[in-house]
Amino acid sequence: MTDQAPGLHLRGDLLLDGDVLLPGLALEVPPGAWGCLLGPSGVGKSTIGRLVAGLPGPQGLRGRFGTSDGHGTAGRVALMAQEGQLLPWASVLENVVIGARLRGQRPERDRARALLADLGLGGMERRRPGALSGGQRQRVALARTLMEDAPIVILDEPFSALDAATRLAMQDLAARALAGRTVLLITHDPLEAVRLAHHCWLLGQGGAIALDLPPAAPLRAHDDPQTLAAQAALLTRLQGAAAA
Ligand SMILES: Nc1ncnc2c1ncn2[C@@H]1O[C@H](COP(=O)(O)OP(=O)(O)OP(=O)(O)O)[C@@H](O)[C@H]1O
Repeated sequence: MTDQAPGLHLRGDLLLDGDVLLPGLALEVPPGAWGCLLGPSGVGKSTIGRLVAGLPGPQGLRGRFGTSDGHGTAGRVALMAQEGQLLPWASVLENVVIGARLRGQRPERDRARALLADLGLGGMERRRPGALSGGQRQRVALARTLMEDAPIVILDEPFSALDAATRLAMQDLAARALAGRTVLLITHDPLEAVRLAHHCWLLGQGGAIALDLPPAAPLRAHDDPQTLAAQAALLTRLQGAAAA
């Protein structure tokens, strides 16, 4: 990483096409921590991700958004979007190094190969995305995001297509690979949130509610009694949010 990871703060009303989508947000992710967003489908999680990533679109903020070092986010964010957005005509390897190619830099293909091997995709470098399973495509998108070596990383449902065991393994790998980065994780999986997050918010019509997490620091063991209790409590909160 070429840059110290700054913290993120976002306060105010999230707008979509000028209308309030989520009022009164108060999100703060300290430097090097993982902040996690949970909430019902369509509530606005990806919209926040796109806002933080600085993408063009209908999203906006009536309030303040910035970094703890005051340098802003431009050029410092890597986003793994929900759809993965792989180039269908490019090989797995070329998809992973596309960021460097687009910037006119020399692609680090050996590093990309090593990353793909770590993600269980060794031997698939020459395949096209269309010849991969959904879970394999998701891991290619994760490899591409990790290749960016950005201080701020947004992961939008990064492991949703994976089987339970692979999901745990990829959470472990992501926690290791992104140590020291400031990460915004969007997920529907309460166990994932409890394992990985330092701070967690439940988004709903009324805004963002901060959720309790076990006192032990992440990465938390999936079978730790405190992890399991927090997962169950979170699930109950999500049930309540869905019924509201
Ligand atoms: N490009 C867009 N133009 C207009 N509205 C949009 C656009 N993208 C998303 N929306 C709307 O914004 C709202 C929030 O969408 P968003 O994708 O942020 O939800 P989400 O919480 O991430 O949902 P999910 O869990 O299903 O991914 C939804 O009502 C959606 O229809």
